[in-house]
Amino acid sequence: MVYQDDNYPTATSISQKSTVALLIKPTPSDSSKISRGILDINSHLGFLGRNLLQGLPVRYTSQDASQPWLLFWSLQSLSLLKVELDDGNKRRAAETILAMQNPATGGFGGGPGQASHLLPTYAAICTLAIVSSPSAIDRRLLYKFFRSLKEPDGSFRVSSNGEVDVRGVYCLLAAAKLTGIITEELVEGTRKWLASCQTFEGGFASAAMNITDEIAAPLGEAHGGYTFCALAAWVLLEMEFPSSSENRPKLNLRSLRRWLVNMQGGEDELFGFRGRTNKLIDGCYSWWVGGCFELLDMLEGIGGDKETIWNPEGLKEYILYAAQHQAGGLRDKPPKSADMYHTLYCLAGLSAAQYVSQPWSHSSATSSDSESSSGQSATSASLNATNPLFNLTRTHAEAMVEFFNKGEGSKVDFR
Ligand SMILES: CC(C)=CCC/C(C)=C/CC/C(C)=C/COP(=O)(O)OP(=O)(O)O
Ligand SMILES: [Zn+2]
Repeated sequence: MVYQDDNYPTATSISQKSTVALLIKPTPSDSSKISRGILDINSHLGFLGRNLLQGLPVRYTSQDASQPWLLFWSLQSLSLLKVELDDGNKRRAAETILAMQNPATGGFGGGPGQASHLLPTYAAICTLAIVSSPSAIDRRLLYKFFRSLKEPDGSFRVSSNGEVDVRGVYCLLAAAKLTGIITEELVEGTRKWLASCQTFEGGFASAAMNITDEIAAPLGEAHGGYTFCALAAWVLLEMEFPSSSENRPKLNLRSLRRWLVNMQGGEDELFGFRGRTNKLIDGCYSWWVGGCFELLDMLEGIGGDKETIWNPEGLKEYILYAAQHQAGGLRDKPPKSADMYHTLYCLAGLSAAQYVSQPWSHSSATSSDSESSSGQSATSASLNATNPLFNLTRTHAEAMVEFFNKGEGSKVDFR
């Protein structure tokens, strides 16, 4: 299952001994689920419940500016585990999030009264998709916020006077698509800017800098987090506004594919993903890098017999043996503790690995979104499938897109 391209040397073979070698090896007397490589659903539900659900609205002092993220990480983790909130908790979550849309500037802040910012805006919109409460979003104001952040080169600042990077561009495009306010005017020039963030390695850097009016170059090092954002943003644009022009900007898909597969695996035969060349495997890249392969499939057209160029079975092993924490939740690597961020992105990567042979647009895969049962534990080790563009389950993503593009919600004039 090794991807080979004879025209390129291997970029990532200079390896260092990974601390993942500290992985607790299963012993015959240890019969815990984790030592047998089984997803310990109940202990993860316990972790999510202990960490968040008993404490809504969120008041984590050190993460005061990440309140929409804490809700998104935990509620999307539950969705992947096939658990849905009851109606009362859905309402509480929706009210908590809606109080974070800034009435003056239009975006969502990291908490009520905090400055509008693209990253919590994405997390807030996704959370509202999960709790099925799209209608109270002020889309006219949201569009105004997005417009106010646009730069002449097609990029966007993350907040008023904030930095420019591909995370912000992805968050804006995902939120605009989900709420039905993505327009050609809004994204003019964005494709070109994204293409100029691809580095010589094949992955994407955080941003690009203008050298002349015509030439831009990547700013910094290729990284899995930025690569996911740039690629998902690119696919969103390609799907929304397919362009046929000969001189449209292009990505180097061959070097991207090569870089992605080279992010998998370590010297110690563990097949998690790292985020950049010569760095350590970390559970969260299970999604940031592992989630990119389905995006590539979307871009290249899904052929029924497409060869899988990465190792989903190896990724499953890494997540189940190394990233699951005995006390519940998932993590970067042993001996670290679990947190909400790693819990979601490990579960999302596990979902991507489970559905690798069922690309998202195949009709057969839609039936894999199982019925959720309010407040009850999921009983199967197979997770819900997650939409590669948004990291929402297919049902949640489709319901919101449908609401704003075809249903009642589409009637608002947001311009
Ligand atoms: C939508 C959204 C907000 C996406 C976030 C994407 C993401 C994970 C970006 C990471 C950026 C980065 C340079 C991390 C390096 O951390 P490090 O040096 O601690 O880790 P490393 O050694 O693994 O590179
Ligand atoms: Zn991580």
